[in-house]
Amino acid sequence: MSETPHEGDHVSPPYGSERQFQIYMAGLQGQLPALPLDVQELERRAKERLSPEAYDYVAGGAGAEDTMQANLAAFQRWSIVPRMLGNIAQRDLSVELLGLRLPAPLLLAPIGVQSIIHPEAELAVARAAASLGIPFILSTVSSYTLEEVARAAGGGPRWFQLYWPADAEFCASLVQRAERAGYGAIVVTLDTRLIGWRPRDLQRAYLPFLQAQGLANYLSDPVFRRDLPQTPEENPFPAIQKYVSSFGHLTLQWEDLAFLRQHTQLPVLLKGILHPDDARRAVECGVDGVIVSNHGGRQVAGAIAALEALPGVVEAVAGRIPVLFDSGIRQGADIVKAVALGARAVLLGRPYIWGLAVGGEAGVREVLQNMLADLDLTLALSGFVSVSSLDRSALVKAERA
Ligand SMILES: Cc1cc2nc3c(=O)[nH]c(=O)nc-3n(C[C@H](O)[C@H](O)[C@H](O)COP(=O)(O)O)c2cc1C
Ligand SMILES: CCCCCCC(=O)C(=O)O
Repeated sequence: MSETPHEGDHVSPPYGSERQFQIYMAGLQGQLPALPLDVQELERRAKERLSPEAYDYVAGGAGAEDTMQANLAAFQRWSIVPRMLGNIAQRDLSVELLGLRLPAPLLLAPIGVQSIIHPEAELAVARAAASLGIPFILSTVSSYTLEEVARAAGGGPRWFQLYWPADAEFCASLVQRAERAGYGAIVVTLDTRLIGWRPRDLQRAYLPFLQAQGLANYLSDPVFRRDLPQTPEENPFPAIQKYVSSFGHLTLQWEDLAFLRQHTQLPVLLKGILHPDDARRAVECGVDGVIVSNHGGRQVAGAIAALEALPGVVEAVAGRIPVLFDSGIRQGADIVKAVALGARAVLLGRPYIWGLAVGGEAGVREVLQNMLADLDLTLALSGFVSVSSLDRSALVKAERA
C-alpha cells in the first residue's frame, strides 16, 4: 500500500503498462485481481453484498431512468480517432486545477450516506483517495463528520460539497468548519434542492439520508443543535424534523452566492450546471469553477445527458474558469472524451461506491488504480502523451449510436 502523501505532494500514478504487468505477474503466481475489472461485473458483485434497498438507492435514477441511461449512451456517440507513430514513451496525466497539480484529471464525486455501503464509509474512501493523491469531495450528508473524514484523509486533497441549508447561520458554520478542517474548495450542488422522483426508493419508502447515516455534519454542528428542544441523543426526531425543514433552500438565487464569498476564503464551484446561460451566469457571479452534471440521472428524468451538455457549457465559459464534468464516467476512454470536449477534470461516481461495497478501502483504491491505468493506456494508444494536449480534434461524433 502506498503511503498517504503530504499536502502539495504530487503523486504520479504508475504507467498503465506497469499495472498491467503487475496484474499478469500476480496472475502467474495464482493471484487474480481481487475485484472485477469490468465495471458492470463489479456492480453485480456489489449487489450481492448490499441490502436490496442500499443497492437500489445507489444504482437507481429518476423516473424511468432514461437520463441515467442516456449518460452512458452519450459516450458511445463520440469516438476517439487514434494517431500513430508519435513518441509515447514519457506520459503525463497531471493537470492543474485551482492552484493544485493533480496526478490525473480525476476526483471522487460527493456521494452521501456511505455507511449504508460499508461501515468505514467515507473514512475508507478518504484514505484510498489520499493514498493516490486523488482529491475526494465529501458530501454534506456524509455518515462521518467532516472533521473525522479530514483526519482520515491526513494530508490528502479534499473538497467539501455543500447542500445549502435555508438557515444562513448554519450554512456559514458548515463552510467555516470545512475551511478549518483543511478542505480546499466548496462545491455547491444546485440540482438537488428537492429530491427527484426516484421510483426504486419510493417503492421501498427508503430514505437513508433521514437516518443517522446522513446526519453526522448536522448533529455535530453547534449552530444546528442550538435551538433543538431536546438533544439528538435524547430524541432524534426534532433534529430530523429540523433537517427536513431546512434542507432544500427553495428560495436560493444567484445573488445569494455572494453570501458564500463573505463567509469563506475557499474557491467555490457550482455543481449541476447544464445550460450555457447558467454557465455564463456562474462566471458573472465570480465562482471559481462549474461542474457539468445531471447528478447521475437521479434528479430530472428526461434531462439532457451530461456529456451532451458539456460542449455548450465549455463554449459559454470560454476558458474563464475550469469546467469539470460528471455523470457517466465508467472507463479511461470516457475521461479522454470528456477532457477532449473541454473538461479540465472529471468526477468518478458510482464505480468507486461499488469498489467500497466489495472491498472497502482496498476496493476503492483498486478501482482508482485501474481507472488511472486504463486512462494512461487509452491516452498513449490514442497518440497523446499528456492530458493537457487533448482537444476536440481527438474525437469524431457518430451520426447516431
Ligand atoms: C448514491 C448517490 C448519492 C449521491 N449523493 C450526492 C451528494 O450527497 N451530493 C452531491 O452533490 N451529489 C451526490 N450524488 C451525485 C454524484 O456526486 C454524481 O453527480 C453522480 O454520481 C454522477 O453520476 P455517475 O455516478 O452515474 O457517474 C450522489 C450520487 C449517488 C449515486
Ligand atoms: C434530502 C436529500 C439528500 C440527498 C442526498 C444524497 C443525494 O444527493 C442523492 O442523490 O441521493
